[in-house]
Amino acid sequence: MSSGDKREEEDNDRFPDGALRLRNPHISEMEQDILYHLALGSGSHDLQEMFSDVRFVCMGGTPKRMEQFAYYIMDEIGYKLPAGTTLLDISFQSYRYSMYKVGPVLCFSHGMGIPSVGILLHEVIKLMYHAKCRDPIFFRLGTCGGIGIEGGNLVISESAVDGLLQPYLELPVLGQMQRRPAVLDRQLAHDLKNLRREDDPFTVTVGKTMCTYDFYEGQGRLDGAFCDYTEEDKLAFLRKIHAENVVNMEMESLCFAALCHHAGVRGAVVCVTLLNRLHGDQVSTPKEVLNKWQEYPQMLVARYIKKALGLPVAVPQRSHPQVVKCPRQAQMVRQQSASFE
Ligand SMILES: O=P(O)(O)O[C@@H]1C[C@H](O)[C@@H](CO)O1
Ligand SMILES: O=c1cc[nH]c(=O)[nH]1
Repeated sequence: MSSGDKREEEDNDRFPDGALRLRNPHISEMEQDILYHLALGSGSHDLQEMFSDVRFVCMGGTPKRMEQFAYYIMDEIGYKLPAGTTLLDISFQSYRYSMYKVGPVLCFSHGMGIPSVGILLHEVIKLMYHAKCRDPIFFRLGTCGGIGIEGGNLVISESAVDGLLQPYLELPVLGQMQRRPAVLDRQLAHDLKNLRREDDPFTVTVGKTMCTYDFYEGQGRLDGAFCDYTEEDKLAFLRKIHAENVVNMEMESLCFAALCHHAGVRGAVVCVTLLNRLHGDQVSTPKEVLNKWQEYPQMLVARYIKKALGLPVAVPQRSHPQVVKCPRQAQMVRQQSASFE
């Protein structure tokens, strides 16, 4: 599809003010829509009042990473929590995903793998629709295995493929295989790449991402509980996909790309490599170093958000206060939304 066709399709996916149209006629006919895994609902919460100012949706595997990102982006955009309040996990009652709102930025953990990120994306896309958010941009801030790239460097996905190099998400629906193209926004990928600075401790590569259904055999590792192939078989496969411009492997990009594209949402996947898979399988780098590396995708995405908000892009500062889970969800979100200048 040409970029012109894509733009036309996106225009049909939005109302003139940029709010998302939903490609599901049933939702508007329902009395209320329960976003079960977020512990939110269109009947129980005023989603427009709580979330209509959201412009950026950032997600990654673990609750801790996304909590840290929430505090980091708070510092970066100069967002102030009201006196006496703390950042809350808005979805704490779901015990599934975590969710933090920092002014125009919504942060989620998505767990591991396509089923987990897929359920989250359905509910977040519906949340954007109910809240009438305008032109939201989605980011996945992840970790991955590099192919020919050493640990501690960034990969921005230009597109995603499955373990057979197929560029679409397959899902059996009503007994038929449904295919959705895993397309990512190339302009967004290149804008992000251009935010790398000379003094950054990481390189940034734009390339294809292989998204697998498993971390061990699915990614050709020799160190799972089972393995029926040799090291030579593994290396031959990794070299073959590298020759096809696959530069990393992870477990969510295919679904993220397919659902963002189908919803008409601009999306980017920025992952830090934890190792170079051409050199091994085990993630043996010390935890403190891995934690530092996980901040790299956040640095790039924070720069993008700051630039989009018209803020000067300065050297990032970090602080990690304690998160307190608070039951007064809607009231706190309202207060937090109101305090962003
Ligand atoms: O965002 P994360 O770090 O969870 O992404 C990758 C893919 C899998 O979810 C997980 C495997 O360790 O890491
Ligand atoms: O090798 C890796 C590292 C992180 N995440 C993956 O899916 N694979």
